[in-house]
Amino acid sequence: MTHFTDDSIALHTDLYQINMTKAYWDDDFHNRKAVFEVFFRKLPFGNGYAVFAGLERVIEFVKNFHFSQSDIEYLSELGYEEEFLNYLRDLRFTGTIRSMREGELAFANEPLLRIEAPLAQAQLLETAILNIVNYQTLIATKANRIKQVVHDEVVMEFGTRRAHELDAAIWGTRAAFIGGFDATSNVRAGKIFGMPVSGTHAHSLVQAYQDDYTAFHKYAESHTDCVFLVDTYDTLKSGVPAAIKVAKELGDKINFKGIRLDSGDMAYLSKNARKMLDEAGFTETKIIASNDLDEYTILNLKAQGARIDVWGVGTKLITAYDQPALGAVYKLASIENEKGEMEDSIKISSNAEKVSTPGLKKVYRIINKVNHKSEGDYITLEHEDPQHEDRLKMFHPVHTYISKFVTNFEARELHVDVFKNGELVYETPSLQVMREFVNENLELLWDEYKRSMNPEEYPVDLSDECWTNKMSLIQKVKAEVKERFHSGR
Ligand SMILES: Nc1ncnc2c1ncn2[C@@H]1O[C@H](COP(=O)(O)OP(=O)(O)OP(=O)(O)O)[C@@H](O)[C@H]1O
Ligand SMILES: O=P(O)(O)OC[C@H]1O[C@H](OP(=O)(O)OP(=O)(O)O)[C@H](O)[C@@H]1O
Ligand SMILES: O=C(O)c1cccnc1
Repeated sequence: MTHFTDDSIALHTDLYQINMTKAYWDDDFHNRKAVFEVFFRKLPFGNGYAVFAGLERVIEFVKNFHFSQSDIEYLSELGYEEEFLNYLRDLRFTGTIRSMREGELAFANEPLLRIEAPLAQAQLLETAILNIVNYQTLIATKANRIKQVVHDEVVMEFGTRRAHELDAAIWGTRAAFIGGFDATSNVRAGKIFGMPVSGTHAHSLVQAYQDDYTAFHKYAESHTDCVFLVDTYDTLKSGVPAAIKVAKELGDKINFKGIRLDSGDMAYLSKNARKMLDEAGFTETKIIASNDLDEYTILNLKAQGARIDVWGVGTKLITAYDQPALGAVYKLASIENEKGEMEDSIKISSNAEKVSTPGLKKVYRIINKVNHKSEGDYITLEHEDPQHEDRLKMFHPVHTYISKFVTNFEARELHVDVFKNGELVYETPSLQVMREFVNENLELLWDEYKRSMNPEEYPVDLSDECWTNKMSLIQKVKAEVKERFHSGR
């Protein structure tokens, strides 16, 4: 068996993308202009919004998109002919991408990214773009749900050991930081992304020294800012007293930052540990909790009056435990016909909510200038400009009788230019800016859309023109299918 070095990631795609590309190329169809959009149909975790993430890695992927020599050799082994491989060898992205910025709040059925490119190029990017955006957006959203419960307390990402392999740990913790987490235990993520790293110690330290006191003392001799894990043998009878003893003996030298609880009844244990720490004079020492936490357990612990100051969350965040996938899709919205004109394209479904919206589109957030709250998102065709209208009719795209008129608004476009004719024109902001952007965006939302349970459905509406275009295309396609059926074609 030949082993190829992994010197490009262009083959990080499904085989069918290459097979479709081959068919387009054989037919000289591959350079037809095409527009694809990325969107999801259902918000994850029953949340009222998603936090968009992943653009930085999409940019890296698209910028470096090419088939290396070993990729070409491998494809040759799979049986693709030389002339087609020569075409792939020279292929680079020459198209245009517009996208939401990372940290933008996204809703169902609105374009997160828009890819305009020669058909074959756009097709070959689908799998990787979905792979990146689905995962990072999912984790950023889960992280934000947890952050909403934690509020101003610190929440640390502990998930690497339980993540689905190396990449998921790294890009997941980055997404968690965008969603509102404060630090990660993953040192490589700290190095790559400049994220704050932070950590305590494991049970193995205490097991290795065989008792709490010796372990904490040894640790404290070589560290300041100590956090001691107190639950290895008995939290209240051994762990907490040993931590207090070491802190008293070594005083300011160790800066006794906290204790960590990792098992047992964390409401009961945290209240009692707090009392013991306070009585010993360590009123500033924090209590950190970890062990299968998520937004539900944290909320419940808070309701029980648990005295926890810092939360460590791993497995349930990094694996998106309660909903392991976001279902964003990549759909063709428009394609060039043989006359060189763009023709809108639609994917029909018997479920009205699943019918795609055709055409080259833009998406705006309609912000009420009086109360500075969002009235909803508004999808238009490319040439429309709602900013210059005095009054907008916003209506539900399926239940059209649900409608309202909006005046005195700002229409904020949600997409920015990322690539223009193959050229990268977007500068990725820092992760800190992305985190702040999430909070600025949340300010625009009424609380009804933000609650973690049964939130109200945020409006994502189509402009009149966009809706009419969709309806007429549905009629046209249906008529054509009927005609073809009757004529036996
Ligand atoms: N007071 C509490 N109220 C609700 N949930 C709690 C409370 N205390 C702990 N939990 C959660 O209950 C679960 C208990 O986990 P588990 O059954 O593994 O017990 P454990 O005490 O952690 O034992 P182990 O030593 O095996 O980890 C964890 O998810 C933890 O976060
Ligand atoms: O529970 P999570 O949300 O996934 O958080 C990460 C977990 O990883 C560690 O446990 P582990 O048993 O792997 O090692 P340790 O307790 O010995 O450090 C840590 O103590 C947490 O319990
Ligand atoms: O630093 C910690 O306490 C930590 C790190 C990873 C996993 N669990 C805990």
